[in-house]
Amino acid sequence: MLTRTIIRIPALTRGLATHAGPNAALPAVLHLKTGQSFTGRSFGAPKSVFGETVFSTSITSYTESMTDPSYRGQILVFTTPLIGNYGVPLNQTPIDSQDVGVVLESSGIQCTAVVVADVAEKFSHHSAVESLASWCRRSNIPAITGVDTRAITRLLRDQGTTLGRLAVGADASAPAPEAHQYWDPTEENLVDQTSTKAPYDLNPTGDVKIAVLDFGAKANILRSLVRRNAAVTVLPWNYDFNAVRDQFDGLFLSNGPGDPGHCMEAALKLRKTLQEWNKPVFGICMGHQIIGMAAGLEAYRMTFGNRGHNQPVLALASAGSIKAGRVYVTSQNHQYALKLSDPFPEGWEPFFINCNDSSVEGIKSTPESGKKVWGVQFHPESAGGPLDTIEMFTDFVTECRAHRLQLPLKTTTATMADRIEPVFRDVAPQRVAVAA
Ligand SMILES: NC(=O)CC[C@H](N)C(=O)O
Repeated sequence: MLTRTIIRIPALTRGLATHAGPNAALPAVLHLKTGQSFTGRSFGAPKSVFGETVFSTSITSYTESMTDPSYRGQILVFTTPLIGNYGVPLNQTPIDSQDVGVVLESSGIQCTAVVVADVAEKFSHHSAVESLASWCRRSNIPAITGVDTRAITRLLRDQGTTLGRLAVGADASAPAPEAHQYWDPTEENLVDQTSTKAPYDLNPTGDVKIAVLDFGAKANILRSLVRRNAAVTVLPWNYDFNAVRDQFDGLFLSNGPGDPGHCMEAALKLRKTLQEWNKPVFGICMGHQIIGMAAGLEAYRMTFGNRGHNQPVLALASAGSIKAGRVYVTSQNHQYALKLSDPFPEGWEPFFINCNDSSVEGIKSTPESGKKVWGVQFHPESAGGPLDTIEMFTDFVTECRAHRLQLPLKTTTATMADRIEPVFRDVAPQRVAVAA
């Protein structure tokens, strides 16, 4: 006689209220200003918010993206379906002169809300101390799961970055807001809200002095400078650098949130710096846009921007570790870009171009200009993402050092072993004691 064997498969934990904590049952709806609504479940704070809805194609590093100050004011949609599976680390490092005090990109979540297809409620990682849901709730950030992020992404690609509202709990059953009720974060000067209010120093015993204009700097930018033994002074975004520039060997302009048009004041001050000061200057993302504006280029708003860790850029010129003709895979998070002008402003040349959409990915001073100024739209410090261009930090610090010591700069003859070690240092996890 045949017996029937019943195999009991443990219930899938996806989406079960028992694993997601007290908020799991709350309904949530993502409304877009263009009229579409997506219904799912809340897994974050029980509150509703407005924001600019953007998507990122990054597969990992949700913790770094969410703490990147450039996402301020934005409802961040992850295209990767399963988010949260390695949890969230303790965001604190032992304070020493070579570190900046945090593991992630700033001290807390910067985006306004997160949207995922399927939140992982069980997490596993040696450094994780809590789940994504618990982190969002503790940080008062609303979050939605169980929505079709493919459909949302297609809409955002077609119609462009769109204002949105994440309605949670009782608000989820209210009608969608009227068009005029949506909050547009780009109308505000988000840089002013994010930047340090007062100057501060990192690694003061470093052998080369670099000023950082802070438009909303990611921690890994500061780490990448101090780990190359720079003494870093972080200045507010609108600080009068020209008044103190003689104290520094180089100037760095950071990334930052929102519309670069709000930073025209910084661009005008930088124009004077570039006219009167010959020391190295390096800018990333917002910093690059401000260098471009100071050079006379125009910044424009892209349709949906570039956010992800797989953006290929072609180098059009060689400088330091960068070789013309090579394609580098880069980490990006931006909505604005510099307009390609023909001719380029005198003394400037294109440095990189995006292989997907041909947007300007970098500019540099020409060899004839006698200056050492570079701006890149992508993130060489890449937290997270590929480290193809991380050596641009070594190039910059080396230029600053050579300038200070007035040494002729030698061409890099680094071996592969020389190149691997500093890269590894940048990605090595910080070990911190976690209370049991
Ligand atoms: N990461 C950044 O610095 C972004 C710059 C600017 N806020 C943009 O969206 O283009």
